[in-house]
Amino acid sequence: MKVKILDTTLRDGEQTPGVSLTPYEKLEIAKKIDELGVDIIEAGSAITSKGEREAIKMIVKENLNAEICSFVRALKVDIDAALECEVDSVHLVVPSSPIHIKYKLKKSEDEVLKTATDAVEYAKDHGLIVELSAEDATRAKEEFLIELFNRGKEAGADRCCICDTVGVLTPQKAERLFKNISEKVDLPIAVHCHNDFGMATANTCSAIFAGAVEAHVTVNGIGERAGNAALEEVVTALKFLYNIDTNVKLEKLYEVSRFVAKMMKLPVPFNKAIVGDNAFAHEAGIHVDGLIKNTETYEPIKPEMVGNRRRIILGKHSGRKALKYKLDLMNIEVSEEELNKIYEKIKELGDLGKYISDTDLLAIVREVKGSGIEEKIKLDELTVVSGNKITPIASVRLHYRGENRHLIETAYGVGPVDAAINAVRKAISGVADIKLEEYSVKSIGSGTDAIVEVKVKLRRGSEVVEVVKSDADIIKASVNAVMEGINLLLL
Ligand SMILES: CC(=O)SCCNC(=O)CCNC(=O)[C@H](O)C(C)(C)COP(=O)(O)OP(=O)(O)OC[C@H]1O[C@@H](n2cnc3c(N)ncnc32)[C@H](O)[C@@H]1OP(=O)(O)O
Ligand SMILES: CC(=O)C(=O)O
Repeated sequence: MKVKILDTTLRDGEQTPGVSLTPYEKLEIAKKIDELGVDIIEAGSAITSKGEREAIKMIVKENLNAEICSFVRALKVDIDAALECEVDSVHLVVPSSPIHIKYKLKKSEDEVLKTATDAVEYAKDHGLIVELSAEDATRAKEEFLIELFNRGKEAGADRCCICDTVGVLTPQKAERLFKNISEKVDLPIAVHCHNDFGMATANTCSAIFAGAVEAHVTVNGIGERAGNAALEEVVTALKFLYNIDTNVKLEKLYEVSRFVAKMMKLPVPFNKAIVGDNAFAHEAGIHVDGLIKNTETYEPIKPEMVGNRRRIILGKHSGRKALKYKLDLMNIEVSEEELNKIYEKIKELGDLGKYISDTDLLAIVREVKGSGIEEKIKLDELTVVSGNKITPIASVRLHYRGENRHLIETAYGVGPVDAAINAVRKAISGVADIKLEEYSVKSIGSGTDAIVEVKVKLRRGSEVVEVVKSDADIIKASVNAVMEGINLLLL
């Protein structure tokens, strides 16, 4: 049997402090998450605001494959708001620990049980699927949870959920708790874990192993405080470590991760499991040598399985085999002597604490080989006009040395950098199909005259290059980075 995935990126994920989405953004994310193959999308909490209801209504109207769910408190007003949005189901949350019952709700346990069953009955009477969720269940009394779920079942609840609201579960406690509850409650059980101690994925997997049949997750593990169990981690750990399947299309994980990161303006950490850019990146010479011989030596799964890719990074820890491999990928031929010289330079730069980008490597190769490799396209002229009464516009003149002709183009953009890069992309469009996949900028130092570091990722077919360029002028740094990347891809 496949484990169900409830994706709560649009509810608990959007509760990430500082994040809020427009209805249109929520709809776009819901469509992407649906394509991924999740079973249930918790699209939001209908009571939250007018915009939230508009978003949930738009998502419902899209007729996605997934069941569309709204978070509700055990309150008629919340359920009515969910009904107004015409969702399929409600995630009906009831505080269950003594601390929540006494201090937050200021009620007795009996009052909470009555409120919960009344709410379940009300939702069922109005045709909703009901997932009855115990908030802070991992600090609740087990007898209370069993009573809550069994009364909920009598009132018509379709499934129940144990929430580790403040992330205090351990895999051992999860195994015992979920086994115990599933023996005493005749409802499908879901698990909802938070990551306060970095245990959310492990706890979710343990709960599933012990009988839970549905996992609540968010893309990139975003959510309240330290976040929720990460979708990409849970589904891949279940598949590759527990041999348990879900309906999630694993090869789409990286793409969806980046889409959500962009929409939520929450960058994915480099070392994020599965979808981080370093998840399949290797610098250490011994590792790269092993990988060249057999990728299983240092990769538990192939990066393509999750839509990610392998990156070989050169630096202080590189070996000669890594260098040769990287040069082969870049179609650069070198003699044994040249290889050794390039290798020594890389070690020197590494000792100075420098990261060796693809363009740094190219510069070293040029230096070692003399004029052996030259730029195919050179920037001759760049003009950018921007202001408060003009749509930013840029013009470029490039010298295509390969055919000794000039490429001249103009383009608009949302800002001067966008306009300049659009003009370069337009100018080279007749030469090669090169896509700008990522662009990021960071300031080194403070002040309006600070140096900015621009990082771009460009793709031509299956070839990808990353270039980092710095300058005090953000437009120059951006265009130089794109030009260097284009030249690398035209080698
Ligand atoms: C663990 C979680 O992630 S829980 C989900 C958290 N999500 C959200 O909070 C969604 C966004 N929230 C909001 O927009 C607002 O808080 C609203 C619209 C839900 C409520 O706003 P307000 O009416 O101003 O209430 P406020 O947020 O100040 O207080 C929450 C109230 O809900 C009560 N409450 C909290 N959880 C529940 C519950 N599951 N069932 C019933 N009542 C609850 C609290 O006791 C408090 O009631 P009180 O005013 O009688 O003390
Ligand atoms: C319901 C929920 O989001 C929690 O208890 O963490």
